[in-house]
Amino acid sequence: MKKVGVIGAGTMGAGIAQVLAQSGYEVVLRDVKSEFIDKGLGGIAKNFDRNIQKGKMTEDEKAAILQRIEGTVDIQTLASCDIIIEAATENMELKKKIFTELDQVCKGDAILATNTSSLSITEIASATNRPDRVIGMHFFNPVPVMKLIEVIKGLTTSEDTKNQILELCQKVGKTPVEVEEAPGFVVNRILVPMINEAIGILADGVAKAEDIDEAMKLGANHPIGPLALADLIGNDVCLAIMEVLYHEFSDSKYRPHPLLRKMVRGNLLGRKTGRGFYVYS
Ligand SMILES: CC(=O)CC(=O)SCCNC(=O)CCNC(=O)[C@H](O)C(C)(C)COP(=O)(O)OP(=O)(O)OC[C@H]1O[C@@H](n2cnc3c(N)ncnc32)[C@H](O)[C@@H]1OP(=O)(O)O
Ligand SMILES: NC(=O)C1=CN([C@@H]2O[C@H](COP(=O)(O)OP(=O)(O)OC[C@H]3O[C@@H](n4cnc5c(N)ncnc54)[C@H](O)[C@@H]3O)[C@@H](O)[C@H]2O)C=CC1
Repeated sequence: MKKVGVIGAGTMGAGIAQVLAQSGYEVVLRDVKSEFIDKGLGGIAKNFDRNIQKGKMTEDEKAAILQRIEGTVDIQTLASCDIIIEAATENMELKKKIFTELDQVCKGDAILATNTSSLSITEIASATNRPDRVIGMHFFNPVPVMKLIEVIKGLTTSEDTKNQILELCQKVGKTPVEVEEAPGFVVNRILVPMINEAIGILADGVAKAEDIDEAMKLGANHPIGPLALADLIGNDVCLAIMEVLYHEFSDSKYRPHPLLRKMVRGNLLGRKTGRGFYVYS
């Protein structure tokens, strides 16, 4: 069985590492500080404890799965991996730097996938000497729950790379949808402007946050409202996606709302910082 590396132990990287390990893969989870890895692994253990309480998992199973995840701050540890999934901060310059490093460290035939929410796969691939083996593998939050993976080919991605990633999607129990490269792909081009609009409605004083969310739950059958969803995704991630849509399309309809910008400046990022549109204990 293939060994998979995950870059970034945040909201998404931890979830991706969890589903890979649960599906039997050996996983190397890399972040820049060991405290970030500990936080990611702690979150996974908490998810398993919930499953144990519900009688869906045993302590032995939890221990066996956690043992398959090796946390590290050393990028060289990824040299033994066959596929690497990058889930670091949504920033093109950072991702290019990471992909250049990965290209140098990883096996020649290893696939380098990115979980980017909106950025160009072709541009990320251009930072490597293996643009045919770079691809988008876009998971959804929370990763253990959400079934979809958008599989995004860049201009240079090979069919073989795509087929190997489609196979990995099936092996981790997810449903892939193939998407051509475009800003925000499919889901985020629809979902994140909707969140941005909800923030505008809040800023205009049309309704309270709770009522905006209640309206969309009861009136559009969404599982959670758009402001609660912004807090789940992270307001920094939402802003980064809106910026990509706005700049790539040069269309004012994608203008990030100033309140979203203000929230990010105030570190009101949502669940991950304990406060966003709502407060979390
Ligand atoms: C930004 C991007 O690039 C792309 C994106 O990801 S966009 C965001 C996409 N995600 C969404 O739209 C999520 C919308 N929200 C939902 O679907 C639901 O609110 C939810 C699944 C998150 C929670 O569901 P809920 O019914 O309100 O809560 P709850 O009953 O506690 O949870 C349902 C199940 O999910 C699990 N779950 C909830 N949150 C979880 C988490 N963070 N991690 C792992 N499991 C979780 C629960 O353990 C529970 O599992 P069981 O059914 O096995 O008991
Ligand atoms: N939050 C969400 O709902 C979703 C996010 N995404 C995408 O996933 C990626 C990660 O997002 P989140 O997990 O939300 O972010 P996050 O902020 O929770 O975690 C990012 C992690 O990357 C780490 N990191 C930064 N530079 C690194 C490097 N050089 N090497 C290793 N780790 C590094 C950070 O320390 C942090 O722990 C982004 O590209 C984002 O757009 C995709 C789907 C959903």
